[in-house]
Amino acid sequence: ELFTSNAHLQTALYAERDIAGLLKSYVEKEENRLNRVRQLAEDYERHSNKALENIDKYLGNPINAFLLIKRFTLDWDRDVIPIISNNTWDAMFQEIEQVRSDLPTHEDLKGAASALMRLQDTYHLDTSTVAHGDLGGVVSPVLSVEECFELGRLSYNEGDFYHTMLWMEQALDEHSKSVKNRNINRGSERGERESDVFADSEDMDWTRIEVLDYLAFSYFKLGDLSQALELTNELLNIDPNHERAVNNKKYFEAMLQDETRKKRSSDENKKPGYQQNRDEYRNSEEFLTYEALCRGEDVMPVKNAHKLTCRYLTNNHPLLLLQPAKEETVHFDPWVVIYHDVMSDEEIKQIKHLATPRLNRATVQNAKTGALETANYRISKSAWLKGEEHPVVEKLNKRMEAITGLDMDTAEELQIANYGLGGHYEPHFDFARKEEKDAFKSLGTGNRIATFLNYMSDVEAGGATVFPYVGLKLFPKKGNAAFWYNLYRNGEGIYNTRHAACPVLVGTKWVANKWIHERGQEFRRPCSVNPDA
Ligand SMILES: O=C(O)CCC(=O)C(=O)O
Ligand SMILES: [Fe+2]
Repeated sequence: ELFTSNAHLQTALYAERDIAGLLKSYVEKEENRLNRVRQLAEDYERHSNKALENIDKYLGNPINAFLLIKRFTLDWDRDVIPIISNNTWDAMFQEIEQVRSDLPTHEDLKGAASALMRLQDTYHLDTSTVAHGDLGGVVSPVLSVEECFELGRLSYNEGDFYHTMLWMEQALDEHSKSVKNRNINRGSERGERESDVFADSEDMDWTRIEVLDYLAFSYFKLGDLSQALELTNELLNIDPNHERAVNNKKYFEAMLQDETRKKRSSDENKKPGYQQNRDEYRNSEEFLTYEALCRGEDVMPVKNAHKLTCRYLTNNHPLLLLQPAKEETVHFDPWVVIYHDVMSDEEIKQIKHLATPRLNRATVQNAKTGALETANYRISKSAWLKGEEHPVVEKLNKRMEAITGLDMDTAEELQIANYGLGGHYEPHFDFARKEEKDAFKSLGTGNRIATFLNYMSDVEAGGATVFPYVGLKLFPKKGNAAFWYNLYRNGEGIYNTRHAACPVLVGTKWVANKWIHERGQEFRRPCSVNPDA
């Protein structure tokens, strides 16, 4: 089971606490046992010392002889074996194994590393800045040489040589610095700890060799042969007999001399079809705009920005007369509004709990992975009574109905998403295109006419909702909601509503999404042949 969200990763924290408890009680049991083993040893020692003082006299007494024999038969089996045979470890190991399913796996590690790489790309994060504990201005742990190396190696295993290069360079830099520091310190320690220092520096050479090996190869893969050769030479300076490096050196030198072969090899290095399409999309204008918006850049002027307004909205609805909705228009075409303070903290707490009923332990039921690194939950009507909404959901439905004037009975069930590490949702339409005729057929309620997106958390950094075609960006604020129509009155899709959820850089993002459908809106939002009406 993969750890797809921060809410889910929480179980790993509980598991870690359990393991700490297990290990401590293990140590306590072992300490008791070892004390008894020590006592036993002392007992034997005392006894034998005494007996050995005068062996003949001791063994000459038949009672002594009898007791000696008893000691190593009856007493041994009954008292000694249980103490010296150690099954405490096995018992503890079994208990730890039971916690295993609550712990992340190597699959998760791969996912976490590639999420970090995505964040680095989207938010233009400098490798050394991240490694030194600055995540876009937010303080994070400093990464050691070994940790940078592992990030490089995980990228390497994914065939991502660009990020391999970045993180191995970082590992190499930090390694050089620590060698320098060590040499300075060594000057003052010379003499006393010579052998220690020697062992350590061998260790350090070994690290450097490994880093150089990966780094040279990723430069080669990236097409920078001279850099690959230079690093290989550096490696050979440390270890002239490194077999792969010796061979690579010959190979790189020959390639550098032969331009035609160099060309051919870059063809050989062509990525498989999927990876290439993926790379092409990541370089597309849409994707680059999406990423720029995520970083908070203004990619194009917002049309009629000076006319954007706020207003209190009652719709003459009893629910809103006492507490009007606070509507802020943030875009005209397409029309996008923010409603302020739609959900209270208490309601948010309850909805999160409904979505993730057994989050605190083991399996999260009905959690399925939708977009990457995101756990999606649907609050089904039977979450409460069969066929009925939970009161807190019902209340929210009524409020959304009062605000939008749209019928919520034909809407989809409330969809909750918890975005975790790098969790995001790439540009998409919420409505079904003409060519996707059957998309919502089974629902029998027509296309998704509108989206009501409730933000259930603040996000420390990242996690905006952005509209790349019109340059609009919305930053989540707990309790606020975004609302827009996906369809014109004539049922045609509004293509400029294409939008995306930016990767979460720091924090956790929770949203509750309500997709409202066409059916039921005939009198609430009458159709028109004029699409602009
Ligand atoms: O989470 C967001 O900001 C947008 C989510 C979204 O677009 C969707 O779930 O369809
Ligand atoms: Fe969406």
